Amino acid sequence: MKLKDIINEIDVIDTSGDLNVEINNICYDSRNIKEGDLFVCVKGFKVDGHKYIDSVIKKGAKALVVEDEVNLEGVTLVKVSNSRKAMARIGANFYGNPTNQMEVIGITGTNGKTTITYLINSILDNKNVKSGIIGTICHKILNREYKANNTTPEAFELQKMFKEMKNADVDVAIMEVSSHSIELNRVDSINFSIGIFTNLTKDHLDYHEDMNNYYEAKKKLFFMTNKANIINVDDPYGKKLVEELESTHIETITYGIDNECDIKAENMSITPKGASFTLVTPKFSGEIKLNTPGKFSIYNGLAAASAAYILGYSFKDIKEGLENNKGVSGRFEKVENSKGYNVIVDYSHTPDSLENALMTAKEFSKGKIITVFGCGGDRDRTKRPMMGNIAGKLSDYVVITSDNPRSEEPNSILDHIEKGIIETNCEYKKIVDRKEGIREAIKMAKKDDVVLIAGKGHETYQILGDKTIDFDDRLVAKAIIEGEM
Ligand SMILES: CC(=O)N[C@H]1[C@@H](OP(=O)(O)OP(=O)(O)OC[C@H]2O[C@@H](n3ccc(=O)[nH]c3=O)[C@H](O)[C@@H]2O)O[C@H](CO)[C@@H](O)[C@@H]1O[C@H](C)C(=O)N[C@@H](C)C(=O)N[C@H](CCC(=O)O)C(=O)O
Ligand SMILES: Nc1ncnc2c1ncn2[C@@H]1O[C@H](COP(=O)(O)OP(=O)(O)OP(=O)(O)O)[C@@H](O)[C@H]1O
Ligand SMILES: N[C@H](CCC[C@H](N)C(=O)O)C(=O)O
Ligand SMILES: [Mg+2]
Repeated sequence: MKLKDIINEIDVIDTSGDLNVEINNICYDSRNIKEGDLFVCVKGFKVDGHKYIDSVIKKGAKALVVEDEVNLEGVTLVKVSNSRKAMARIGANFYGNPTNQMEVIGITGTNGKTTITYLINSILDNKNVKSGIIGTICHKILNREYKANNTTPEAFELQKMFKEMKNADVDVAIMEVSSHSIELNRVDSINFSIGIFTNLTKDHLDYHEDMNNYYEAKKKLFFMTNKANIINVDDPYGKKLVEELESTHIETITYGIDNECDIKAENMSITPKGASFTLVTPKFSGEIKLNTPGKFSIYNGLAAASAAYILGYSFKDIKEGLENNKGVSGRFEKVENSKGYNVIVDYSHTPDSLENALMTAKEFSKGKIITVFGCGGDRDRTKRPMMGNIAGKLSDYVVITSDNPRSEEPNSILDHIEKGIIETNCEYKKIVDRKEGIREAIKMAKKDDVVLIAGKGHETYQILGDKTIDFDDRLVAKAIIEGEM
């Protein structure tokens, strides 16, 4: 493709060299550059991509997108004010604007995004509608799975994936839209049909600094949609969002349980096995039985049902689709075992989700609640004592352990969490090795107790410094219970 077509509609400050040059591929990482590529220099949080100019030219880059003043012969230069913003348009141009040819549902909010993508996917599968998923667990096109390094990848990866979806005749792409991806322009050139807002609670304040910035980031998605916005009005930020969207011409569909809304749940009943409710919409209503417990599961069911409602599906389609879903990997997932313990692995890694998971466990536990959890390194530190406090208040015993310490000293993360638990009367232990932490919890468990292993859910690794080791809470717990570890 010619460079001039690739850079069509990006904000160009200046160019030099031949814009008719043929470009083989687009790339933003010098480690992946090949002969004939366009290289975009991104000023990152750790390094400045301009640093790699010499190296990419040696490897045969034909053109560069730069923010800095660069004087070079023999390559074409395109100067822009914001490389990340340019990348979004370049990606869409290079891959032929694939999102113009499918419905894209974007889901944002602190908790529930992954779960909702899979619930919508179940509804679509049930109707034999071809769909793709982009999100935390993996990226998926029909039945092909791709490793997810980020929940919402960079624009080039996103657009490439949409192109593959288009080639596979996918009709609906369902994607998690992280606040980082919005702020870092990864999703700028996606043609979203529907936006879903789940909730906004404390997380990622290392990046956004305060809740208002975090909200403002998420809000942008709802000004990028062309069909409808679906919003949880039981969440205070959701309510605020609905007010702010009043001036737009896009349809707003509200959902909830406690407040007046378009799509709601009534007659809720929650058991250890699941949650049932009456789905009430302006067009139809009826009973739905979800296979995961907790009030939060009903919110996720409502969000998915609202998306299907907008897409024109019937009550039967929605009911069958939601009821076919047997749960999402690492989300309140029971570790089946021969000893009869209730061991649950859950991806709660924020104060709100940990509280929800523990409240749900308490609803059906006939015994004690034993919680094992930690907090990620190089992530929001303010949530650590809050999570310690919540775990202490809602558990009978807590093991504070490691959850991807990354570059931080693991013991100091445990100390941060401890600050919040000390204020409660809960008995606890700090065990830095997660496997030993899980062993301690299981050793304490008696019949009818619930052991909640929180924070890592589907993850199959533990990040320690710059090393990543295999670690799957479900396999570790099972092996310990069965005496194999
Ligand atoms: C804060 C953040 O989002 N950082 C992302 C950002 O990294 P960065 O700015 O530090 O990049 P950098 O290392 O400074 O490099 C700058 C540029 O130089 C290039 N480079 C770098 C080294 C080299 O040898 N050659 C080279 O060309 C890089 O490719 C990049 O273009 O750009 C990188 C390249 O795309 C991303 O991988 C990286 O995500 C990191 C891994 C990350 O952890 N992000 C998290 C916080 C994130 O995005 N999370 C959200 C939400 C998660 C959730 O709660 O669900 C997500 O969507 O995943
Ligand atoms: N609607 C909800 N409200 C509050 N908590 C929820 C909700 N749905 C799920 N949770 C809790 O949050 C955890 C994470 O759920 P899920 O993975 O669906 O969220 P997510 O928004 O995709 O998270 P991430 O930002 O890490 O991608 C679950 O394991 C559960 O404990
Ligand atoms: N994808 C999110 C959640 C990670 C969950 C937890 N296991 C951690 O590593 O902090 C993040 O990168 O912030
Ligand atoms: Mg997710």
